[in-house]
Amino acid sequence: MSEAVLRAQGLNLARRHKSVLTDIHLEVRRGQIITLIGPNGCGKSTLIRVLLGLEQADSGTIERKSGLHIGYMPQKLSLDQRMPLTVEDFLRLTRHATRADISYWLQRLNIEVLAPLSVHDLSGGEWQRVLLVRAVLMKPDLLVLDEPVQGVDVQGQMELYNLIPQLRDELNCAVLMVSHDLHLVMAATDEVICLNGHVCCSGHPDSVSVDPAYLQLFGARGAAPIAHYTHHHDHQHCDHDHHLHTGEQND
Ligand SMILES: Nc1ncnc2c1ncn2[C@@H]1O[C@H](COP(=O)(O)OP(=O)(O)OP(=O)(O)O)[C@@H](O)[C@H]1O
Repeated sequence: MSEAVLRAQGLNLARRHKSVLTDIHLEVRRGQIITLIGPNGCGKSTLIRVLLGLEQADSGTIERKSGLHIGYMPQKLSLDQRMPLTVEDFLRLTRHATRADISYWLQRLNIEVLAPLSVHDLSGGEWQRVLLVRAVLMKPDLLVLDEPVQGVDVQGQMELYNLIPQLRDELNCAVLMVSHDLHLVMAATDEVICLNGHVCCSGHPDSVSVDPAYLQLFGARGAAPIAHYTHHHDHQHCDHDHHLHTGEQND
């Protein structure tokens, strides 16, 4: 079994007399992709911030691998509008990031054209990708992505989720991410933790998607596999991309 990069036990946190996190146990191992899922306000971002040490839990313990490098893509990062800053300059602020690394990752994420643009002129989806580049530039052991696809169009969402297992392999890291939609992330995750202040259920996405606790939380919408598409490749392509066995869309 691969090494644990992060282990949390018995985390509790209350804000203004309201319990936000209750008895959370969680372990993240190198090579694993874990997705936190749950409705608005269920504590996902708070848990992430506690795990990263940005907020303090009231009780419980967190063990991090010694020398752990974390690449964090926050849900929001607003910059002072008055500060002129290109994408490249912004990425240069990442500790230890070389020009070569920046150029490599901009190309790898297909956004090299954004390098000279002002960070203030980017669309929501472009900004998300820049934040992802910033996170991977940390050469992380643990990549933490808080709603990585928000503001990204549907095609871009699938591309980003397809990219995450590739990044995990290339960086040999663990991935902990937050998502609202289990079906979108099903193919890109090994384990799902369904949160509603406490852990309602957890496990392989296939088992969580039929777990009564998950269905109670997400209702009929959660049960419908809206965007989970498994491609059964039952044809071959020839020179002219003509299907020898038809009946499926192009791929
Ligand atoms: N500083 C604070 N003071 C009071 N309440 C807080 C504070 N921080 C968070 N909360 C509350 O804790 C709960 C969890 O918030 P959190 O942002 O972690 O939820 P989330 O699951 O990430 O939500 P979303 O899906 O909408 O991003 C919310 O009800 C929020 O109002």
